[in-house]
Amino acid sequence: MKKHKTLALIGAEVGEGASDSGCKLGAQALRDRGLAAHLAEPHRDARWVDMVRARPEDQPQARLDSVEEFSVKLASVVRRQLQQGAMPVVVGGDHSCAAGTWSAVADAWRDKGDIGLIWIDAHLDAHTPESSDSLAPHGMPVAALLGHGSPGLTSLYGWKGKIKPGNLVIIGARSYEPAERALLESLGVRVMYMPEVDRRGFGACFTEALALVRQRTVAWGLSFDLDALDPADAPGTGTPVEAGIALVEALQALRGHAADPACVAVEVTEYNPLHDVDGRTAESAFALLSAFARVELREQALAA
Ligand SMILES: NC(=[NH2+])NCCC[C@H](N)C(=O)O
Ligand SMILES: [Mn+2]
Repeated sequence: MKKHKTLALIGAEVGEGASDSGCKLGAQALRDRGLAAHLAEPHRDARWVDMVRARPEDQPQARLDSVEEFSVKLASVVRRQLQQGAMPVVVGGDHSCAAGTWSAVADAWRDKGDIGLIWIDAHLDAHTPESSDSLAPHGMPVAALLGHGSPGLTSLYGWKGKIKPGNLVIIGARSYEPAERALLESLGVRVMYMPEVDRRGFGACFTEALALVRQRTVAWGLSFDLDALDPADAPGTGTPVEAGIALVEALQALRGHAADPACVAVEVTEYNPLHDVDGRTAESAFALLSAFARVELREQALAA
């Protein structure tokens, strides 16, 4: 059996995007807990390649500046790993890191075609600085990737619209402001809000999302905000929201999909060790990543 793409773990040490910046400690905490060893297997290497840190700032505008500066650094690390044929696994850090991660992926594939993105989250993260009351950059990466918001986040690599609205699917949303929903509706982004997930089951939603993001694209990836999970499975996040996705359902649906040759990167965000309870959220993050990336699970899933 062939060797699968190396998982290149990249720490996104950023908390300046969130009102509660404790998730800045998330990547190091997961690293110390042994995430790389947990993900390595006979047919797949996994190793930490870098820890990218944002400059500490307190005031809203300075925090946005810091996040923008951070995004450039993170993007260059992600892009280098893609060039080397590895699969970047970005470990947050607040969700503003997604602007850097997916800008790098989009730019790397720009000559060949568009990229698709599955975004699993309790929130829509579709604010612009004009629409956001909190001004927190982790509420903005979806809008930025679609080409709306502050130029420092929308225009990495000198172009914007990194993700086309039809190539993005959001699953699990249950806490958002009207302006975010209005922007996504005006663009035609498919959002599977939590009531739909409850009605159809996460598995059916994920399967549909996968088909959508693969349809008109040359590559796709997954951005998983841990606050999408039910707080019972992931208490350690800065902005938990009740009645989320059950971990067991997510594990079942995600299993093996990183072995799809078109799957090129994955990101897990918003782990805040300061709010964790008995390491429960860290274990959820481990389980999600290993279910998604585990090669044997892919083989089992195909055989089933
Ligand atoms: N990635 C996240 N946890 N985002 C939370 C955003 C919360 C809220 N909508 C805001 O913009 O402030
Ligand atoms: Mn988010």
